Amino acid sequence: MLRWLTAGESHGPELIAIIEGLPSGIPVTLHDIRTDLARRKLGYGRGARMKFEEDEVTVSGGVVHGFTLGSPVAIRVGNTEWPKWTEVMNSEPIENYVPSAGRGAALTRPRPGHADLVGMQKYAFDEARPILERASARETAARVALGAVARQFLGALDITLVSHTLAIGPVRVPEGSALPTPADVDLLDADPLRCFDPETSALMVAEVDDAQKEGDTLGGVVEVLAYGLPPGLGSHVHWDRRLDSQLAGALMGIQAIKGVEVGDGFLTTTRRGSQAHDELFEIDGEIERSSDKAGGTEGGMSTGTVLRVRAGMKPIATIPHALRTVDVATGGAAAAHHQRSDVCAVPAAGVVAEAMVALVLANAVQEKFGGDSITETRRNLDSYLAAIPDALRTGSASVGEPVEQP
Ligand SMILES: Cc1cc2nc3c(=O)[nH]c(=O)nc-3n(C[C@H](O)[C@H](O)[C@H](O)COP(=O)(O)O)c2cc1C
Ligand SMILES: C=C(O[C@@H]1CC(C(=O)O)=C[C@@H](OP(=O)(O)O)[C@H]1O)C(=O)O
Repeated sequence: MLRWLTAGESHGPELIAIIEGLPSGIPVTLHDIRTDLARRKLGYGRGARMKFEEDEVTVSGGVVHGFTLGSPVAIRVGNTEWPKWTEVMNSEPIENYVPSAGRGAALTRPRPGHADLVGMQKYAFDEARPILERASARETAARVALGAVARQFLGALDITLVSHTLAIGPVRVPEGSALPTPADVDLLDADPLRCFDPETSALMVAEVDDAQKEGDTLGGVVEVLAYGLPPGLGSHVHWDRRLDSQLAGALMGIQAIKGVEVGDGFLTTTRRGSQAHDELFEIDGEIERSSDKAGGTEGGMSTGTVLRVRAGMKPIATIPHALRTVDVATGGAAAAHHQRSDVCAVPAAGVVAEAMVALVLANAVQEKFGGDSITETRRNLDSYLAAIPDALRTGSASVGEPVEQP
């Protein structure tokens, strides 16, 4: 089993991430981690902070000369904003500390849609700073760093991932459009919204511009695809062992994600049974599926076709055209606090979703195949695949490229 944790506040000195349970021999370099962190900062509509804050990455344990040791991998992501926050966010008591009017000012006008109010109630604070610091999606940098390591593990087993943006607000890629493969990552990262359909991307840019002009914000939908999975990750035998339940939990665990779909998801509910499922047929001695409406899982297990999961992000809650709230210092009506924020962070959420899917899949792989070295994991995977009887062997039909049916 993999275990992983993150720590650190948005304006603290650094984020810390640790993952335990990976085998030795996985190739991991700072470059791999930095590449994914840089991808997380992409996207049209992100706020000013993305432009000036750098992710300062160091690996503090678990990797030597570019390969994992099998010990916990520890990663530090420094916040370069820290020098401005040393007083407000210092871990040590400061004698006669009086919060300054600027950064230290009490945030008593909680933002509807953010963690401010309920966090203050639950953790007994009279202002929102101690809550928003950890609720902030700055923390997703730590997850993406761990996801980069998980991705290297999966890559060593020929399992690869890609994500793309399906919708920004009401602007959506037409149903049935071509799906990207991992070979398209550079193309996607070069697109302002990480959208695979150039025409829709242009409409999305216009939508972001319009929202920004109106002092408003946007949400959207991202999709993660994983190629090269073996059949049988996860299990039907217990709810918490289902791969789809683990994926849904992981994706819902990303800030602002309010809905998850596996495969065609809610669209499937509108179809009759005869149209809703992926039929099986035999070709050249292997079983193939006629389509991939299910998105690569059946009975909570990977089917061996391409995994396809979607996450829906609500619009950013910190809105220039500030929402109505109550000033908890006075009890009076007020406008929610707003200094700066993203207009739209959907492309970044796609990269975070990739990381979460990579972590879930890495755990499922390690649970099924084990291994203390990557060679042992690979051997276990290969012998499992080789032992599947001929009569049960499935082919490699992939999303978007259904095998020609006889
Ligand atoms: C990549 C990313 C960037 C985000 N940027 C902002 C932001 O700039 N301002 C904001 O209010 N919320 C932002 N959010 C969303 C908040 O973190 C989130 O709404 C908040 O923590 C409350 O959690 P909930 O929406 O799940 O209830 C972002 C989320 C993600 C995934
Ligand atoms: C810092 C990041 O995202 C932040 C997530 C976030 C929020 O409320 O979630 C609010 C913003 O921070 P601030 O209020 O300081 O401008 C974003 O910039 C990041 O993704 O690295």
